[in-house]
Amino acid sequence: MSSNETPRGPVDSSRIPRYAGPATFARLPRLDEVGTADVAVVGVPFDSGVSYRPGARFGGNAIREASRLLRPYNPAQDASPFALAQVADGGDIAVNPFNINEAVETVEAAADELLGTGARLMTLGGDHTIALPLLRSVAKKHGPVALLHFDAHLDTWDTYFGAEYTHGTPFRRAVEEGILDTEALSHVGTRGPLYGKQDLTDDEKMGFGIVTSADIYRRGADEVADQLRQRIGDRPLYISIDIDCLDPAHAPGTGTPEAGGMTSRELLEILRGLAGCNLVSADVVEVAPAYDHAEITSVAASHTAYELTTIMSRQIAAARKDAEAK
Ligand SMILES: N=C(N)NCCCC(=O)O
Ligand SMILES: [Zn+2]
Ligand SMILES: [Zn+2]
Repeated sequence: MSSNETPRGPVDSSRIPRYAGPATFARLPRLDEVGTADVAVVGVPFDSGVSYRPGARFGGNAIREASRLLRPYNPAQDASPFALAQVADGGDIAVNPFNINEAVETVEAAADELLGTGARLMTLGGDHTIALPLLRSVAKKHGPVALLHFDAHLDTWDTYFGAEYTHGTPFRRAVEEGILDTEALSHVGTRGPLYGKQDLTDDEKMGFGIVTSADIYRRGADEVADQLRQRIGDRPLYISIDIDCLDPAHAPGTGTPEAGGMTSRELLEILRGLAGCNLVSADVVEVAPAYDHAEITSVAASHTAYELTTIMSRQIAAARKDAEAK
């Protein structure tokens, strides 16, 4: 059962300074303070799957710290996400940093448990490896899901050094496992050098469409969002956001930066244009704070998670209203 309690919402920043106390996402209550939530925000401190700079294990907490400045009303979506639904911070999923297979299993089991309570998941931090167990868990509940994958990279490569579970391979594994709805898969923000042209051929065979970073620049966020929304329809949707979808100027704190990316404004606008989609869970990954400056990356990531949470809360509230009317 998801939460029927009145949403608790964030700590009042006019009474308790927003920089005081331990950080939860957006200063929301902890999950153990409210029992159950409609949206559970969880961190995954894991970066053993990276191919270049490490550090995304610290991403979740950096995003929480940067999220202290978020405010309760989201004018861009005309909604107060934390009043429409119970959103709470479920803390971190503690995973084994020395055994990737075990870490993947732990994330899946923890996600099963949270989704089993009726919550949707807003996952923060970690490297992109964790999208695979999160998608497995979501697909157990909803069947194969539509996927919007915001990233500079395809992440549909096969193996690295023989390893199947890495941050460059989660979506190939997910396609192989049949947990994605291959009618509605898109990469958004793709750019940068590849290993060969075959990378694109393989990716297309798996069913992915690509909206490159240059497409977004040329066509604009609204048109791109419209196109994506049409492709998704009312399918259950998972959004996975690798913060390196942003240009390094907008997100320097990440492990595999690529020049020529979208701005944080473009990303936020595309997400706002996806309001109304049946967003069942989402992640924001690859925030590596050691390479960040002045919290540029974690601020962008916190606003990204805020827009995603707003989409979920609005939908939860609308579904509740529909159910009451019946
Ligand atoms: N940042 C993510 N998720 N993947 C990048 C993999 C790029 C590479 O090692 O070639
Ligand atoms: Zn990436
Ligand atoms: Zn990625």
